[in-house]
Amino acid sequence: MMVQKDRTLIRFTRELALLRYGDTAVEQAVKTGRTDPEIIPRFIVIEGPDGAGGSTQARLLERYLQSVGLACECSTEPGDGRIGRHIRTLLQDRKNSEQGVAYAPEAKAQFRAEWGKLAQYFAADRAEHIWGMDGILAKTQAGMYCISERYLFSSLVYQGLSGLSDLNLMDLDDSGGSDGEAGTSISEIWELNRDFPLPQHFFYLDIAADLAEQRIARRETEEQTKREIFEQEGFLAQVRQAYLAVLEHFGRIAPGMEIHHLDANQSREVLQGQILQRLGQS
Ligand SMILES: Nc1ncnc2c1ncn2[C@@H]1O[C@H](COP(=O)(O)OP(=O)(O)O)[C@@H](O)[C@H]1O
Ligand SMILES: Cc1cn([C@H]2C[C@H](O)[C@@H](COP(=O)(O)OP(=O)(O)O)O2)c(=O)[nH]c1=O
Repeated sequence: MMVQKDRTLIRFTRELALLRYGDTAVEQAVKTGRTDPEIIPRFIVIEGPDGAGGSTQARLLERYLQSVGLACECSTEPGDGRIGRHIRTLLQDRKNSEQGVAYAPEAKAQFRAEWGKLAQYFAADRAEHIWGMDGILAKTQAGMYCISERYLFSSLVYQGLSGLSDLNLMDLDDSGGSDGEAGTSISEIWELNRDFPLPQHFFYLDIAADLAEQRIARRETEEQTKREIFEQEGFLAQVRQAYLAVLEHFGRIAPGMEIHHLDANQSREVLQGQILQRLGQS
């Protein structure tokens, strides 16, 4: 299992390094005179491994910006439209919460069947989120601040990483037979996501997998939340490594996007203070 996990991470990092974004940047520069991908002003994205505190900070930031009189709205990916709700069902559908990620057999079968399509689903949900009637583009153009919990960086990380065997679907009987199947390749995921504009600010909340696991476990009992499929300590350790590669990549290709790499192992208040400071709000 460990060898398989290492290989997945190596494949991920290599594929990311091989992305031929440079060629496209040249094409874009010829067409538009710009080398930087499109940036949406006032669009703020918060991400990190599950349990880092992204939802908490997004809500605190929304409340703060509203309290100082700025129009601001928070949204999530996956969203609450039809596709987003379907994705949630795939990630969440569990039999019971006491035994780790224990899927009901029908849910597991459905997850396996739709596994290869997750990256497309997320991209379709994202298109609605950005370009939909009441989407991020319309709102930011009207002067609003928009905070999104997760964006395309999550697709590169989570779908780029996850072969089925990286995930513990291990209440296994298991006749499914597709363990070891790789997820969509990074270059395919990139193709699906390359036309999306980038946020002005990308906050990455960094957290070690064991701490993230502790927070997820606490949330599960205290807030009665359901644990989702990716919320497993072993997988989250890979997620963190993959995020670091993704941050490095975007730091190179998208100088117009402000990337803020913050330590999530601090109190909610301290972290919020750092976010406000980076936004010039303190
Ligand atoms: N800075 C923090 N320190 C300790 N616990 C936190 C912190 N931020 C969030 N939490 C708690 O950790 C759990 C996960 O936080 P949440 O915001 O849901 O994370 P995410 O959206 O990144 O998965 C929640 O129970 C939340 O109350
Ligand atoms: C946006 C996005 C999320 N995800 C995953 C990450 C999360 O495990 C899950 C749901 O996100 P989220 O609700 O943000 O989880 P949490 O609040 O616990 O951090 O969806 C992807 O796999 N790909 C994507 O493109």
